[in-house]
Amino acid sequence: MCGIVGVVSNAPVNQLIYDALLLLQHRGQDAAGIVTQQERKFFMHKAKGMVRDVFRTRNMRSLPGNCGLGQVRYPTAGNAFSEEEAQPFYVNAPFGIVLVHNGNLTNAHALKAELFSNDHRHINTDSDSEVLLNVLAHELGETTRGLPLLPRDVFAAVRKVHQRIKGSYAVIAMIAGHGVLAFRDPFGIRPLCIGHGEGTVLLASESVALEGTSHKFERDIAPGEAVFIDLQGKVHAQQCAEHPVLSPCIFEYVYLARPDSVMDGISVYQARLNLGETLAKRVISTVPPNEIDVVIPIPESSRPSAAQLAQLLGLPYREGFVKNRYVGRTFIMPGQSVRKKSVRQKLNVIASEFKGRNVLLVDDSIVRGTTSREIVQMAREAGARKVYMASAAPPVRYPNVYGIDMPTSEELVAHNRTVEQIRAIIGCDALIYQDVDGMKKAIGSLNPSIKDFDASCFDGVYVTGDITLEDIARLNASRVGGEEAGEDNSRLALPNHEDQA
Ligand SMILES: O=P(O)(O)OC[C@H]1O[C@H](OP(=O)(O)OP(=O)(O)O)[C@H](O)[C@@H]1O
Ligand SMILES: NC(=O)CC[C@H](N)C(=O)O
Ligand SMILES: [Mg+2]
Repeated sequence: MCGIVGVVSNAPVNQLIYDALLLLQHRGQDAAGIVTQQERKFFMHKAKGMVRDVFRTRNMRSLPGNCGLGQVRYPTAGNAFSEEEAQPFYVNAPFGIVLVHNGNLTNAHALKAELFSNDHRHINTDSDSEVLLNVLAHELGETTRGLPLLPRDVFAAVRKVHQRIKGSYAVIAMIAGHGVLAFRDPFGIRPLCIGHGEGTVLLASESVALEGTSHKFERDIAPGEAVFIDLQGKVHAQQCAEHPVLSPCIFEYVYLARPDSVMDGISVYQARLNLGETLAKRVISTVPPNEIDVVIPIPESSRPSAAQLAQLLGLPYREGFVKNRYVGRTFIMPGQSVRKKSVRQKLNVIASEFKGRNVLLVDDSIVRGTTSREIVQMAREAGARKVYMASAAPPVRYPNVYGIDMPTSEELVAHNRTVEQIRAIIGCDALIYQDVDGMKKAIGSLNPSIKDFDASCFDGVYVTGDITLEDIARLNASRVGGEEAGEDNSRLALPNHEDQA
């Protein structure tokens, strides 16, 4: 996942984009970038690092103009170490286009070859987002019938783009001298919403970026829909996909998004409370509540679920781990050794909450098991008698190809393992997982118009319907950086529903 922002205003936008990116920082901590436009000229600054470190006052001063884009990156394709792959991306023709992307194209490899041989376009990085920009640029060039560029030409180009690209994409692009274009893939896998402020139209990955900058949330962009905001701030919108079906990524609600965001009509916070409620029922059937002294969340994301679970079981809810707020999110850090080291740097115990007690630790999800393993050990070292562990999400068993950094099955602690085997690895006395149906109902009940979610990392069902073992291997092989890069693709395994414990 990444965080993206786009804005058209009647006043300078550099500070607004910066503020919105800070509010989306939890979606990507690897690189950040802003581009603005003044009199058809683009001004861009992007680099590796967090927003606060990438933009100094001098960089902000050289970002003039009343419209622009921003991105915080969490790499899922290409080179995690490359500054070149920080976004936005730029092409000079037609018109001059810059683009930011959240998601992952599953056919980037084939498109790259096609762009070279058929469209005679050069791609200079390993990023799928650069491929996406060039497909858009090519189709815009083909559909444009003269100047000025009209919204209908832009929408015709997006229709073509939908036909060529596969995977997940929430995109915001700026076309020099014309305006800002946004579109979402036909399944709406990654989020995107629009809102208004005084003289300003703002697009962002999450509603928190609108609210936090004093903008009024208006609506989510529909799956397959494109929105074009001209330089006068007029919004044009059109459905550009043939068969749009909203199937948003369920992991956004479990972990990725901020709890104060509302996405596709579902409050992330309420979703996490509901997950805690259904998890409580599963805990009762495994460990009698009278054998648990206290419920302790693993900060940050698990807090709402843990609090709700404790209340339902009539158990005390206590803080047993203190988070160092200056350490980033460990799951989204590239490279396993960095993640491991970060757990103890990030979380420290309050020993008195553990001494002589049977504790139930609650996390939102267990991915590689790095956090749970360390945490269980820390609880024991602090004197806990029994350490039970509960996860508000089901076992993460399959690679994600839609923009979350879980490229191989092998690195997932739950892949091809029973719950008992996972428990033994984590080292806890009992392990309780949510089940897939329970998770879908807990979240889906908050917006019954959503018929299904992309829950591929839990159930191995890929909503775009076209993912093969070769695709997964190729996506993984195309990644450079982090320790995942050197992994042996032969260890990948296709979804096998029999391995569910
Ligand atoms: O099984 P693992 O591979 O260790 O990953 C799972 C952990 O990573 C995430 O926390 P993170 O530290 O990223 O962010 P948070 O502070 O929002 O919980 C998540 O909330 C789990 O605690
Ligand atoms: N997580 C994302 O959305 C990543 C966007 C894009 N695939 C990149 O790697 O830069
Ligand atoms: Mg966590």
